[in-house]
Amino acid sequence: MRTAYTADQIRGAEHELMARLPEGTLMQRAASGLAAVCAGLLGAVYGGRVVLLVGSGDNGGDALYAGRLLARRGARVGAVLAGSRTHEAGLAAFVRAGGRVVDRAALEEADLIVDGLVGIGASGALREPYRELVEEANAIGAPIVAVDVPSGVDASTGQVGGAAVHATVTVTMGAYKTGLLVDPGAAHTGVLELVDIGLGSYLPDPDVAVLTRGDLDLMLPRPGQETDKYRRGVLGVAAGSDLYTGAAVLAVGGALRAGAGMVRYAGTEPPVTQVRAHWPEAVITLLDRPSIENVGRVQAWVLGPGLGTGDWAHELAAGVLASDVPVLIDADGLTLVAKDKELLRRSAPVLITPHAGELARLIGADRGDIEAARLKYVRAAAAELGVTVLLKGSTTVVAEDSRPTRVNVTGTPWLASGGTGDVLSGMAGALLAQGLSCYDAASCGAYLHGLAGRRAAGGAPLAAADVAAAVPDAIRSITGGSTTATRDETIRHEDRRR
Ligand SMILES: NC(=O)C1=CN([C@@H]2O[C@H](COP(=O)(O)OP(=O)(O)OC[C@H]3O[C@@H](n4cnc5c(N)ncnc54)[C@H](OP(=O)(O)O)[C@@H]3O)[C@@H](O)[C@H]2O)[C@@H](O)CC1
Ligand SMILES: Nc1ncnc2c1ncn2[C@@H]1O[C@H](COP(=O)(O)OP(=O)(O)O)[C@@H](O)[C@H]1O
Ligand SMILES: [K+]
Repeated sequence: MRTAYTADQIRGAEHELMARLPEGTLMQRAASGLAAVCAGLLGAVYGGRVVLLVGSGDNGGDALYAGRLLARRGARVGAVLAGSRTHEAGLAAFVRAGGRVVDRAALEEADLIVDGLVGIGASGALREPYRELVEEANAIGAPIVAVDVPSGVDASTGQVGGAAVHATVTVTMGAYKTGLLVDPGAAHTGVLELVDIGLGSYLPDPDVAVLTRGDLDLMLPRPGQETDKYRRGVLGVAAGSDLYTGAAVLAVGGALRAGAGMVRYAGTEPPVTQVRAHWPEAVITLLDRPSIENVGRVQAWVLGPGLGTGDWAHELAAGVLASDVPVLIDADGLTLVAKDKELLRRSAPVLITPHAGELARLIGADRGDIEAARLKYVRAAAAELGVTVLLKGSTTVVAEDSRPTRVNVTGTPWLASGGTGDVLSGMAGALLAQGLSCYDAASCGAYLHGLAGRRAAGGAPLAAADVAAAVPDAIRSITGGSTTATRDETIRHEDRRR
C-alpha cells in the first residue's frame, strides 16, 4: 500500500524528526535527492544550463542547495529569486559553489528548470510574480523538475486554483502528498519520485492510500480447491432496458470476467435477448413485472446501468434495495436514488459508483466543482449518504466514512469511452458477490478496471467490451496465475519497485 498525506500531516512529522537532528539535515537530504534526479535528467551535468525558480520559503532552500550540488559538478546554474526574501544560508552556499543570481530571461536558454517557488507552505492561487514565472516556465518546453509539489497545486487536495507548473518530474520529500495523486494536481505532477528523508516512523495514519499490485494479490478472491459456482459468489444484475440493451451486456460481461461464480441477469425481452446472445453463461430471468421475486439467491446485486428512470425501473430498484445483500448502484440507478433518497435506507451495504455528473445530481453540487475538488466531495457524499462512494473519472477515488480515501492510479484516459463504466459496475459487483467489502470491492475493481483498460488500449482506442475481455489477463498479471497469494514475497517485491 502506498500512502499519502496532507501538508499539515507532513509538517507535523517533519517537526518531530527535525527536533532529533542537527539543523539543516533534512534540507540537505532533500537537496541531494533532488540534485540526483536533476543530474539524471540532464545526462551530462557538466556544462548543463539549469535555472532555479526560487521562492521565499524552504522550498526555495531545497532548490538552492540542489543547485549548489549541480554547480559543484560543473553545471551552469542560475537562480531567479522570486520571493520578497530568500533562504539565506541556501543562497550563500549556492553562490559559493559558483551559482549565479540571474534574470528570468535565462529561462529561454535552460536545459532544465527547477521549480522551487512554493511547496507545502503555499496557500491559495499563486501570486505575482510567481504566476507569471510559472506560465513562462511552462511555455519554454525544457523539462521541469518540481521540488516537493508543482507550484500552484494544493499539496493536500490536488486542487489547482490558477496557474500551476506542469512538471516533467516531481521530487517529493519524505512522503507522498495527497495532491500529487488526485487530479487536477496529479496531471501536473509528471513522474513522481520520492526522496527518503527519514520521515517514515513519524507519519500519522494516512490521508489517502493507493493499492499496489502486491495488495491486489492478497485481496483478490481465488477459488478454493473444494469450491463450487455458488460458493464462489452469485451476482444479480438488474440493468438494461428496451432502449439500452448494451449496458446489460457490458455489466454481465464485466462480472463474468471478474470471477463471479454465476451471474443471474433479470430484465425485459430486448436486453434479455442481447445478454443471452453475448453471454450464454448468464442465468436469465425474463421479467414480466418489475420484481426480483423469481430471480433466485444472489450474494450481491448490481443495479442501474441502462435501467431507465421511469416507474418500472423505480419499482425494480426498490425491490433490489429491499434485499438483504450488498448492492452496487450505478448510472440510472443513481438517478433513481437521487430522486428518492429513501431507497438508500437499508441495513445491508451500499456501494455507489457515480461519475461527477451523477454525484452532482445526488448531492446537489456542481459537476465542475466536483471535478476540481474530488476528495472534498467524495468524502462529503460518503458521510452524508452513509454509503461507500466510488467516484469515477480521470482520477478514481473511493471514500468510506472513517477510512483513508483510496485513490486508483492504474487507469488510462483511453477508458473515457462509452460503456466502460458499465463494465466496471459488473466487475466491482462480482467482487462484492465474492465476499469483498464495498470499500475493497470498489478499490480492487477500480484497480483491475484501470489495468484491463491499459491492456485493452495498448496506446490506442478501446471499446468497452475490450476492457471486459482484458480482465482475466489483468488478473493473471497480478496473481501470476496462482490460486494462492504469494504474500510476503509480493510485498517485498513492491517495496523494491517503489
Ligand atoms: N520543514 C522541513 O523539515 C523540510 C521542508 N522541506 C521543504 O520546505 C518546503 C516547505 O517550506 P515552507 O514551509 O517554508 O513553505 P514554502 O512551500 O517554501 O512556501 C512558503 C512561502 O511561500 C509564499 N507563498 C505562499 N503561498 C503563496 C502563493 N499562493 N503565491 C506566492 N507565494 C506564496 C509565502 O511567502 P511570502 O508571501 O510570505 O513571501 C510563504 O512563506 C517543503 O515543501 C519542502 O520543499 C524539505 O527541505 C524537507 C525538510
Ligand atoms: N480521463 C480519464 N482517465 C482515466 N479513466 C477515465 C477517464 N475518464 C473516464 N475514465 C473512466 O472510464 C469509465 C467511464 O465510466 P462512465 O462515466 O460511467 O461511462 P459510461 O456510462 O459510458 O459507462 C470510468 O471507469 C472512469 O473512471
Ligand atoms: K515547487
